Amino acid sequence: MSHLDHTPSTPGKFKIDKSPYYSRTRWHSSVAKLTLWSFLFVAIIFLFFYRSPSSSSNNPPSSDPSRRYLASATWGGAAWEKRVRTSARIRSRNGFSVLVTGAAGFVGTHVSSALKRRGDGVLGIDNFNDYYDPTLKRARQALLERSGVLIVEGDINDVALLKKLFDMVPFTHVMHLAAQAGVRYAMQNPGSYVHSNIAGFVSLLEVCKDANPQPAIVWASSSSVYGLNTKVPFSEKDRTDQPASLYAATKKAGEEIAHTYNHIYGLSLTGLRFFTVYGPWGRPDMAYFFFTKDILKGKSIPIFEAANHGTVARDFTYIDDIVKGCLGSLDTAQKSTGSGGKKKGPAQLRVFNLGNTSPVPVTDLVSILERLLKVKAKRNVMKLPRNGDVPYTHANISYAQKEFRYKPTTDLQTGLKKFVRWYLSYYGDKKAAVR
Ligand SMILES: O=C(O)[C@H]1O[C@H](OP(=O)(O)OP(=O)(O)OC[C@H]2O[C@@H](n3ccc(=O)[nH]c3=O)[C@H](O)[C@@H]2O)[C@H](O)[C@@H](O)[C@@H]1O
Repeated sequence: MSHLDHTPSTPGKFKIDKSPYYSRTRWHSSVAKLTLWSFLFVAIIFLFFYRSPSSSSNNPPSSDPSRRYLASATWGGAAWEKRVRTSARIRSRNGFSVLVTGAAGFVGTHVSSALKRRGDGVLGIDNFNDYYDPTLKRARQALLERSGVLIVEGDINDVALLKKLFDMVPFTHVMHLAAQAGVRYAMQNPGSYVHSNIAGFVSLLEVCKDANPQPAIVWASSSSVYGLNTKVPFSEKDRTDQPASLYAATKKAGEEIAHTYNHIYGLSLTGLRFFTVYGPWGRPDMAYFFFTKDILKGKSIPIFEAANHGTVARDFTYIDDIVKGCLGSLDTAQKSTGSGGKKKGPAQLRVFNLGNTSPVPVTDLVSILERLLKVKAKRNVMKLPRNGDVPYTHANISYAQKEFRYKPTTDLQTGLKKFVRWYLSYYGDKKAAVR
């Protein structure tokens, strides 16, 4: 047996003299094994990405640690299509067919349910990420399912899925509420804000502009776009070029992106600047929610104060008032003017403040919770950290008032009472509520 017999065809990469025990048989079997394993590896990767039409893009890019989806969702098939169509079917005269993104979210659930109640067709989409407890999102999903609203599990970055939905249903409107929310979390996980609030919004608009008919779009911006603005109350005409957090910056970017798609493609777009929305089925990352939990637990709560012991206050807005604002916006949204990616004429472009118009100091919010819960809070007053928070918000709502008679009717005391009642019933009892 010559040395050459053991030498592979790419000399220099395999040095036989360093492997004296290497026999021809072992070499051949290793090559065979290597080929087999390589084939299996490629096959597994292939299966992973192409197993279902959605799985390729439902899952986040691995470079984005933010998106912690619990399962790779699947969609498609005759039964699934039937459920989609049934959910989106209009049941009232002149009703809409609305795609609600972020339907398992706080505002998304309430808006979907209100639309369904009045006879509109509603289809939800949500990626059920675990930014906060996904069991709460699943409970909201179950609630909606009981009223006939299906939530498709998927990400708004999944263009193939969105296209499929538009192929099946000629949506008249999109209520776009899917977003990475939260002001302070943006410092921990900036990528998730870019992923959902910018890339996701663009994916959605790309599909909407190609749709025929193009839907009218109403979407959630934020009061945070006013950033360091000091002129109060905040009016839509005030400057919004000084965001104090990346969250605010991505919402502001959304407003500019909306302008572009309106300008180029004739999409009808309405942005809603929500002011600190609260209520039953709310978001556990928000202060009123985790203050309730921590007060019941006997844990101290951090209460921020502005410079020189200044008051930090919010124009807290009750969820039912926000729902009225969302429906008013949908009802007054004009049709998009383009079709199949081509603009045919100028289209509507609006931005509304949806607030309560009566800011309340955070210390008063805590006092109301103490009375409702009948527990004294352990207050830990501290300087407002430099984490994106602004000291004060106050909405001027005259534009929404003029356009669709927007008029909030729930004060903080009344709204928190409803929240606490829900909180205690949802978590069973006080003991379960603090776990
Ligand atoms: O209005 C909005 O657009 C925004 O409202 C809320 O943001 P924020 O007003 O900061 O609501 P919370 O996080 O619930 O904070 C409420 C108040 O409690 C204060 N706070 C918060 C957390 C804390 O530990 N202590 C504390 O005093 C905050 O400074 C703020 O004044 C939402 O979280 C955002 O998603 C939304 O876009």
